[in-house]
Amino acid sequence: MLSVADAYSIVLNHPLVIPAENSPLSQAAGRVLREPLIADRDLPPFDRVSMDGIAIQYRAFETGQRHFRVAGAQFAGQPPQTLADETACLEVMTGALLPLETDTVIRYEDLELTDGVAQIRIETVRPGQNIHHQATDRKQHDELVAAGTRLGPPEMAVAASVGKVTVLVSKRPRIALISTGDELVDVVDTPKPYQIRRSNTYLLQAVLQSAGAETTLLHLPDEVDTMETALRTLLIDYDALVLSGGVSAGKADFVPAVMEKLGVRQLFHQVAQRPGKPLWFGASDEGKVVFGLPGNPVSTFLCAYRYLLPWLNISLGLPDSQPSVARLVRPISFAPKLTYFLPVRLTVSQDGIWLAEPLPGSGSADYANLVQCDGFMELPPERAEFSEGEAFPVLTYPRTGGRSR
Ligand SMILES: Nc1nc2c(c(=O)[nH]1)N[C@H]1C(S)=C(S)[C@@H](COP(=O)(O)OP(=O)(O)OC[C@H]3O[C@@H](n4cnc5c(N)ncnc54)[C@H](O)[C@@H]3O)O[C@H]1N2
Ligand code: MOO
Ligand SMILES: [Mg+2]
Repeated sequence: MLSVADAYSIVLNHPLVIPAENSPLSQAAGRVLREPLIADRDLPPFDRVSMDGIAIQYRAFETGQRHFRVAGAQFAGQPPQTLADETACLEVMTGALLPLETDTVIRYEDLELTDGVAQIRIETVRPGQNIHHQATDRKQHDELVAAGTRLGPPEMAVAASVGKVTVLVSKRPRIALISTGDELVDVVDTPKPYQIRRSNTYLLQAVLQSAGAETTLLHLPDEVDTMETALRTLLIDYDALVLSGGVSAGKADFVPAVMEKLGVRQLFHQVAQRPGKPLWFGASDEGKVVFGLPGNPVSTFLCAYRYLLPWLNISLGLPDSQPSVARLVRPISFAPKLTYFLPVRLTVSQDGIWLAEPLPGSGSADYANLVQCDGFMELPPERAEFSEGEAFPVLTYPRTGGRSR
């Protein structure tokens, strides 16, 4: 059976080809840049006063002068003033341009200001102090953010500061999230005793939407002709299909057969892993990609995080990311020759080491357990015993609101 690493590399070798589009900056947070952000001016663009106080000529202080007549004030947003009299000073505010003929700023806290005269009350003054000099941070024409970066808070600030009214970003791919199964009813419905409400597509939407996909939630019954007709149209209308359920060995698991009928080439079926062993992956000659995720919710989630999300990120133009590493706080046994993705809760030790507490739950249908966890620890297939203190990769999922203990 295919290893996790081999399945992963097949998935990453079939990215979507996603065009770029211009987005207004105000709507671009979270999108992936397709152009570099270049400094249109030096950063900072002028010698910027960094403390409220007075600006002087250091020479005057050096010769022993401690009393300076206040000749005026330079506020932020004003064009430059000039200190005409070297023995005087100008009051200056944080963010103001440093007045011409001054080179040093003394904070108000280090002064006594009386009757229009500032007396310096400190012994040590460094020439050029409290000034954020032009081009200290970056120079004009420097690349500030590389193409292929997701626009997070710092990148948004950089984009605004260099005057990007619109930014070139990857278009949001259109992905259909399709649950399958006759036992599944809508969230608004009251399930009969032998039915359940469908939850996987909502889980998938939460994974993909924040990553930058445009998602639509759909449902199909376990009926070959209905599935075939609907999926034929969906393959035309969407860039990718993500199905949940119907990929295992049951008499109503029709996804692989229907995909074959529709001409979607199977690239693999089954991976040596738990959960998620029946994972199915395929692509059409037109470049459409299909994920057949196993229906058990923990399997759906694991496969979404381990394969689908990295595939979306690569398609959008992001680099592949590295997993975190944590130490087991308890030994764990797992005998099958499969990569075991163990649900874990993470904490940080006093000396800054990530610690993983195994919370295996009752199996791959126990989605309520995931609420208590922060990620999956990836335990290799060739071993059955894993000791306390051993470190393994952990695939963390974001806990935007935090988790109650
Ligand atoms: N004889 C075998 N049986 C099974 C095998 C196997 O290898 N041989 N694999 C097991 C594994 S592992 C998994 S995982 C499941 C995968 O099953 P399917 O992908 O075929 O999914 P379904 O049969 O449609 O459903 C499985 C399970 O998940 C529930 N489900 C499905 N969709 C949703 C949804 N949208 N929301 C909530 N829950 C959902 C469904 O009700 C079933 O309970 O197969 C094992 N069997
Ligand atoms: O993926 Mo299955 O969930 O291993 O149970
Ligand atoms: Mg099944």
